[in-house]
Amino acid sequence: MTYRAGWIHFTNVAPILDSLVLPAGVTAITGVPTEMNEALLSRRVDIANISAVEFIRNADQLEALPDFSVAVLGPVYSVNLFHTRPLPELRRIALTSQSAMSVALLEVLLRQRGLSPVLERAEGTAEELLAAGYDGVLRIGDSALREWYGVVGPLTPETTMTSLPHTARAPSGLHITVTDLAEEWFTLTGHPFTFAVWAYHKDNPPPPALVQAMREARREGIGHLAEVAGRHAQKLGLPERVVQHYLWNFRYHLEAPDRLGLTEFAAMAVPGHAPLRFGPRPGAAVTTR
Ligand SMILES: C=C(O[C@@H]1C=C(C(=O)O)C=C[C@H]1O)C(=O)O
Repeated sequence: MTYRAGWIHFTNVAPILDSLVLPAGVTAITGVPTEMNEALLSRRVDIANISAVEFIRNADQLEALPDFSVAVLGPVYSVNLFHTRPLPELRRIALTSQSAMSVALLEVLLRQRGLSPVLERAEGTAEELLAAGYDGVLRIGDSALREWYGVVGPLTPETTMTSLPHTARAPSGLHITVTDLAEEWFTLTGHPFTFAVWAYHKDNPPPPALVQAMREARREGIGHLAEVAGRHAQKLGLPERVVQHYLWNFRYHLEAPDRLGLTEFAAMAVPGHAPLRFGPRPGAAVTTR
């Protein structure tokens, strides 16, 4: 029988997916987070890297691989609230329909500050939506990374990703502030933020050969990060330095601090959720080439 995988194929997963050789009997489709969340929950796929909040909401049915995550400690650069007034004055925020996780994170962060702007789904670039009358726009993934750089870039020999400003005059003439939600989470909690986990239904775990292939692909990707970044910088139309820093910054192993961030977020966003369950840890055996 075929085992079906569903991959969110944003650049941040390239260090795992680019070198992945699917074992015999495994097929894969790709899509944006909300599509993969739905595909897993409706069992159109058997495993997917999904928005961590959907894993939490469906913890009674799902289990996650114990050592795979898309997480960061501090800024992520691609989960951004673009806004034209200070956060406490925001009245209407446009949300992306691609994301479940960033919406849940934004809701937690707004609640912590006692803010309750209107949140509504709307498509378009941040600049288009801000020009159309929204005072905040939430965007994720590759386009959010590009739009962030379009507002606060360019990098010069004297600057680094972390020294770029948060507010700048965009090409449209609007003064835009970019609030990085993972950085806000870090300020609030001091923990990493875990955006995605690799989840499957408890009764249908992945074949060990697939998990082994994923671990090998990740080792290959992280071991050749400059090459991965170089390829994707071209596709994204961004400087290699930007994509290298962006990828190097991710935490892909769901380590103890990433789980702590995940459980802390779960308690805030989905009170009363079922216990989070993870598959067996990889054995001590290390493969060498
Ligand atoms: C950091 C990101 O993580 C992704 C964001 C997700 C979401 O917002 O639902 C889901 C999976 C992650 O891989 C990003 O794509 O910018």
